[in-house]
Amino acid sequence: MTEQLFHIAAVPFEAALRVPVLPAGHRAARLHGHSYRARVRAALPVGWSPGPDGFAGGETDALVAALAEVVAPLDYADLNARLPVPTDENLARFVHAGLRDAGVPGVATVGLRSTEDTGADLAPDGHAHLWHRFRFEAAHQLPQVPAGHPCGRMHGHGFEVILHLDQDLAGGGTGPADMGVDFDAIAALWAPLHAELDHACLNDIPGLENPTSELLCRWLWARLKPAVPALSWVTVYETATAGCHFDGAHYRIWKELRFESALRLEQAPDGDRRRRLHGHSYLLRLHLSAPLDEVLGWTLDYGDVKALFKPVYERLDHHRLDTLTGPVGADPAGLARWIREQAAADLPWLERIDLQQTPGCGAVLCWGELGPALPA
Ligand SMILES: Nc1nc2c(c(=O)[nH]1)N=C([C@H](O)[C@H](O)COP(=O)(O)OP(=O)(O)OP(=O)(O)O)CN2
Repeated sequence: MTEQLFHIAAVPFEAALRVPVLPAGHRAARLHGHSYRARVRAALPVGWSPGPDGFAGGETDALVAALAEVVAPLDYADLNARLPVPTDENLARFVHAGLRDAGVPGVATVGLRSTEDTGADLAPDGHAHLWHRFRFEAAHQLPQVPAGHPCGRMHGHGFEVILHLDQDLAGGGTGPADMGVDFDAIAALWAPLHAELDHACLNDIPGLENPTSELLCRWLWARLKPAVPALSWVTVYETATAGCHFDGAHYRIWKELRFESALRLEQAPDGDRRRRLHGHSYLLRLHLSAPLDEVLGWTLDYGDVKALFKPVYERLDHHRLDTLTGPVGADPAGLARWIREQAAADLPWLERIDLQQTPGCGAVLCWGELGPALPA
């Protein structure tokens, strides 16, 4: 598959609202507030900027600036004064229209997150990806791992699950729908599963005798999909840094790593702070796709992914990135390409790299299926 590069940006805002289309008595019909986060994923031409100061490598910051400008009128505002029905879906449309008016090219999705655990991402064709995150605390042990593997011992996790729903909200001539499935309806679907999984030992649950992330995703999919045709992915975070997505056919896992590094962007215009030596706390998410090993119950061991990536990681962490990649490659897109090249031989299952230089802002390099976005 051909390589796709997206720049990503995320900007927070605080706002008050009422959602008048909800049934009488619904708590969100009352005046309330959220700490929102808007995000955008865009395939930008090299050097794109909303102003005259664009340069190769400055695209992520340019996208952040454009998004911040669009979102500014929503910050500390009464959203109903701007939008009669300020659902996440309509706010995402508002941001989408603002980015279009600002001339941001290549916008692929615009996302709006009203809480830590709920949000909507919209594609330009009106397709909505709604997501809701849940948590449960459980014990497990992986009975098939090789002797001595730590996951063979009884241990536990604060698991997180994201249910993703894909809905066509374009309206087919009747005008776009204000909202997709109510997040409360998704929570109601989750409630019986939570009762079964929370404070349990997963190995004792029929069907979860080998409770890897992959098999837990598959188990959840089988339980939910018949009742929820719009379900598009189930995501399980086994730890804060690793997890799996399943769409009924394909398993995709990811492993996150953080590194602390310095850089200088020499190609930035005179006087630009990015010409100075500076640094970031990076978040790197490696996405891999491989068939399920039916005996082990996983695709690839998260621990193996980390170990195989270690030689590349050691060249990134606590180093100066522009001396590693060359000055033009030290921006998020250049770094993601460098990482792809360096990791290809040892991690042939790698198919997407997310690299964030600040929370939610950076680049996504993808040469397989894009898969669902994780909360920014
Ligand atoms: N593909 C899978 N790999 C692994 C699974 C799994 O379900 N699917 N499970 C485990 C273990 O249960 C383990 O607890 C979690 O793995 P890992 O990310 O290696 O754990 P750490 O948090 O200790 O990782 P660090 O990044 O080193 O802190 C193993 N693999």
